[in-house]
Amino acid sequence: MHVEESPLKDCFIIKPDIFRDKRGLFLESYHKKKFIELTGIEKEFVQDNQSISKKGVLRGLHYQTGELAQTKLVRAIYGKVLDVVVDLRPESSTFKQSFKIILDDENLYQLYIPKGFGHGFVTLSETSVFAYKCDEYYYPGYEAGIIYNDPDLAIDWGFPEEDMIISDKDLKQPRLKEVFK
Ligand SMILES: Cc1cn([C@H]2C[C@H](O)[C@@H](COP(=O)(O)OP(=O)(O)O[C@H]3O[C@@H](C)C(=O)[C@@H](O)[C@H]3O)O2)c(=O)[nH]c1=O
Repeated sequence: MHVEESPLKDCFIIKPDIFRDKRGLFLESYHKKKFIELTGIEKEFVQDNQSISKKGVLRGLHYQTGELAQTKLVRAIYGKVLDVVVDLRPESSTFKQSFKIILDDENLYQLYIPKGFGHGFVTLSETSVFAYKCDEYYYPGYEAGIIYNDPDLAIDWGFPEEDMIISDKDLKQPRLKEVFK
């Protein structure tokens, strides 16, 4: 397993050691001690989530506000997604910048997303199974989001917009400039 920096401050990619043989493959998806050694970050992850999405499903861009902000360690365990993060920390040198990466069941990369980032992904394969660890519980009253197609972010989701499947909640998310005035 090794760690690669992303262009966004405090956000990094974890590339696991994958042991392939005639049966399939094996990897350690989380190893607390190695994670701390490699990153210097000691986290207690308290909630594991899993979602299954059809092709074209876009979830995001989401975050939890204030003291209930979540650090996330995300991966696609089946299928392929384009994962997108946006630094929403006004004090950060990469504030308002976005980063995107393919996460799939071939590379099996994980993305470490610090607190204060918006996060979303679109499923590029027929189906995806997406799994992630969070260091804070889900609090519905503290959910927040930014609209996925905000012109100020101009994210190329790599998928035709007319074929996207998006929740009513996510279609009504505000623009970045409405949230950070
Ligand atoms: C996120 C979440 C949702 N739910 C419920 C609320 C709702 O009824 C149902 C679906 O919720 P959502 O539509 O918000 O699910 P989804 O759009 O998949 O939300 C997720 O999107 C990705 C991009 C993230 O980064 C996550 O943190 C999370 O916000 O599941 C929980 O019970 N616990 C949770 O932790």
